[in-house]
Amino acid sequence: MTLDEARALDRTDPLARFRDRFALPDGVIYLDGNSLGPLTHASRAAVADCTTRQWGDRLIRSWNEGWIDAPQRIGAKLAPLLGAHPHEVIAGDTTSANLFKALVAALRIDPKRRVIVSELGNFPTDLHIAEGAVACVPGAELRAVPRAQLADALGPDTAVLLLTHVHYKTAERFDMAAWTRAAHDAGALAVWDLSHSVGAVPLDLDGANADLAVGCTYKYLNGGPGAPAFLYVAERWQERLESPLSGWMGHAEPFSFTDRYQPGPGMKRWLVGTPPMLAMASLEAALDLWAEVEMATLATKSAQLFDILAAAGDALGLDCVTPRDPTLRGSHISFRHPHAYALAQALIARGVIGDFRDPDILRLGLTPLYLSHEDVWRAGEHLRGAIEAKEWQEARHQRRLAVT
Ligand SMILES: Cc1ncc(COP(=O)(O)O)c(C=O)c1O
Ligand SMILES: Nc1c(O)cccc1C(=O)C[C@H](N)C(=O)O
Repeated sequence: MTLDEARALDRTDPLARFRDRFALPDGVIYLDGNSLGPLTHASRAAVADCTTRQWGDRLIRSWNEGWIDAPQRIGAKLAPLLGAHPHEVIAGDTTSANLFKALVAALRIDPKRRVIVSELGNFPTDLHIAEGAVACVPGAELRAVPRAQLADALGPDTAVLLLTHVHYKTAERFDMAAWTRAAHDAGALAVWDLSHSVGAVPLDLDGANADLAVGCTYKYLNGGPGAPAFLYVAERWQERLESPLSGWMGHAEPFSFTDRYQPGPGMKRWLVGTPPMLAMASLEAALDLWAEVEMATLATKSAQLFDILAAAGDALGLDCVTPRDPTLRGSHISFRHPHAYALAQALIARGVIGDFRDPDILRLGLTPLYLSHEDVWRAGEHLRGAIEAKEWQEARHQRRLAVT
């Protein structure tokens, strides 16, 4: 693709108008929205309002003026992006904590089923949390296997199939409906981690008949650093499962201050403690923009952006580890390179912010709401420049500690 062709695509881009909603710094091409989404003007204003007016002026009265319902209200705003009903989603805690709740609850359904099946090489927290969950349930175990062995790992002892829908390194995407069916055929529940999927690809949890799901909101949804995560529990499970973290906010009547725990109705029982309102305010404001976004349009542009960088990588002979078929991937592209860390640093020095994932992955996020085709074309040119000049050899780009 030429620069003129990229600019021609930008002239007819139905998503181009969203770029102005973001407070991106000049001189940066941001290809890391799959790790930390950028600040929106709406979030900045919402946090200022939450701080100055709601906290500063209204003080504790704010709990009755919209704060206490924020987890449910934000959950309802997330629901269309997940293909869920508004009452099936709640915002709060972290993805890790929500996953713990989901896994322990699912492990406790049937004492004959005590195994969590998951994928080796899954995002570390998923496996770490699964280890922690099985340690809390007598007789439970984690069976983590390579992707090719997942189907064989399911059996009469399986309580849960835990999968990350879009892989954080390669962007490979599981067929949610097919794998949920495979879990159900084995008599197990399907629990999905949608951290690299929500806001990146169209989702249909209800259509896939999924059981539970969790995910981050600080990536493609731009909720802010450490923004509250979400938890989805299909309606049919809501009254049958119990959260192992029985905190007072999940109580049926938190303000009755009773000694005995009694789980709240529906998604309320999955709450634990006090919602972090500054973070909730940032997330809620960032989500409002999504009501205007057509996911099919987003997917089309994501594929166009992918093709630009894939072509740049092909011309350089790079090893692209992300599937070429758009239905089989999320919205980032990853290249394997022996000097991936230094190459990522060289690109950052050129103003192209992507990231590195151990041991040899250069990962570039493709976020259609604020990246133009020209941005991505220019990123491809920087990639070429950095590789042709062997900038990865420069001492200043060599690996030190504290990598994100
Ligand atoms: C697949 C996946 N799950 C979970 C997380 C993180 O969860 P938490 O918000 O608990 O840090 C990430 C990224 O950090 C992720 O990529
Ligand atoms: N959550 C992160 C953090 O607190 C610091 C640095 C990076 C992250 C990430 O989100 C990493 C991300 N999940 C990944 O896919 O690699």
